[in-house]
Amino acid sequence: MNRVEVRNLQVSYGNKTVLAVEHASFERGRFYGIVGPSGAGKSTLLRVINLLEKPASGSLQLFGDETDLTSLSYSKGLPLQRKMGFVAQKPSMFHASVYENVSLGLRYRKREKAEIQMLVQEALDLVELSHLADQRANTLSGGEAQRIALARALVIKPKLLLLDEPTASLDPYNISIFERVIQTFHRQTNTTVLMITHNLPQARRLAQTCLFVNKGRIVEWADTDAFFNRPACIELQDFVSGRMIC
Ligand SMILES: Nc1ncnc2c1ncn2[C@@H]1O[C@H](COP(=O)(O)OP(=O)(O)OP(=O)(O)O)[C@@H](O)[C@H]1O
Repeated sequence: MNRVEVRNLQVSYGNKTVLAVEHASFERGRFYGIVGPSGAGKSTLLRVINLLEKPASGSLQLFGDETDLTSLSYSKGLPLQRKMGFVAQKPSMFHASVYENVSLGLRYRKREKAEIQMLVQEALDLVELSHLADQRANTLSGGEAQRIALARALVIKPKLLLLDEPTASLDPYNISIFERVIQTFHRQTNTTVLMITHNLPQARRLAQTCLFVNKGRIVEWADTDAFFNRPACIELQDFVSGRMIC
């Protein structure tokens, strides 16, 4: 019950299997970094966990009962999806104010107006953008929009936070704010975080455990220090040393 687990996960396009994970288990409250070459299957793994994509086979346990992902209906998936926050590489904003964008998940959950106001204010303070509450979201800079996307994911207090290269297109200033916010949030809550990143120093800074995904498989999994300083498999040695370039 105290973990997120996937079993017998397989995703294929045509006759190409892009993800095959026999078993992966993520502890409550732990911060995981997911790294690997381009096209390895990292985003596919997060999309399947976030129920954005149906695998050919596989089950998910999300701090509770195990669910068969192949037969999951919309109504059974909704309560699971509501335990998760997701931030993608590029923020997609609704044509509305920043406040309305951040409050959307809370309104779906039918929270009281006063509670919504309090939680949105808290989330905007966390990303240091409360002064933009009334601004139209489509007028934000890229860095601001990504911090608002983070506020929108955190405001619902997710049990599982999924981050897919969230700082890939940010400048150093916004990267440092983004990292500080997720670190603070992670420290203050018992949230499990899965973060894909191509920025290896970032994985070292933030993650407690790292996973190396290559050719659709999780090929190595270790505490961050051992992962980078004592990688066991040759592919990971090549990857962390920069010898693996694709
Ligand atoms: N809808 C799709 N149809 C066909 N192939 C797909 C589809 N989605 C993903 N793929 C393929 O699946 C493989 C894994 O993609 P995925 O996006 O998970 O990789 P990734 O490790 O996240 O890569 P990157 O680091 O470049 O984002 C890639 O070869 C990709 O081309």
